Amino acid sequence: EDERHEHYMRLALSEARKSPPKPTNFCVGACSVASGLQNTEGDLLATGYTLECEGNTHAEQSCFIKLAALYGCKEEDLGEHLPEGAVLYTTMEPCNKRSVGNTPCVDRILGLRRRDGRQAIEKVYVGVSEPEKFVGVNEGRKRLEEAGIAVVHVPGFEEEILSVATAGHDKSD
Ligand SMILES: Nc1nc(=O)c(N)c(NC[C@H](O)[C@H](O)[C@H](O)COP(=O)(O)O)[nH]1
Ligand SMILES: [Zn+2]
Repeated sequence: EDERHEHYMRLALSEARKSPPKPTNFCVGACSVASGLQNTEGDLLATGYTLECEGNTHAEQSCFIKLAALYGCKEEDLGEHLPEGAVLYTTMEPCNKRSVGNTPCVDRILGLRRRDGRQAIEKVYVGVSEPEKFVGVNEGRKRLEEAGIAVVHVPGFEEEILSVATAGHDKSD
């Protein structure tokens, strides 16, 4: 079980490395996986990294944009198309506050619901909490858990994740 989470967190980290470093955000990687299947690999559905898709996109957001393309639906209807047991791995916990005009990823995740109202993303696996550099304390975890979405920390990658995430920041920051 743990080695599967490590496998996907490592994949998310490899995606984060592709993100162009910037001083105004973090380089993050994410991947969505269908975990309802019995085999150990599960099914990789999509990956994403910060700024991968057009605009000021977050890793999780890029993942959802690519999933919507995969299923030929609008991002807001994605919840009806994701397979049972869909989960999200992200190197940094989903944001709960963004610069003006951008929907936080916690709201994007909460918006993914099945026809019967259940959350389509059942669990979010995170490598690190969000450092308080840009938006102070990230209250997103609580909102996800209140909606019944488990937020699970995958330990062991913190240092690598943070060094990739802050590649665009001045060392003195
Ligand atoms: N989970 C997560 N995935 C990302 O892809 C990403 N870039 C962040 N970063 C969080 C950070 O707080 C915001 O990136 C800055 O606050 C700038 O906010 P904008 O992105 O410009 O809205 N967090
Ligand atoms: Zn975000």
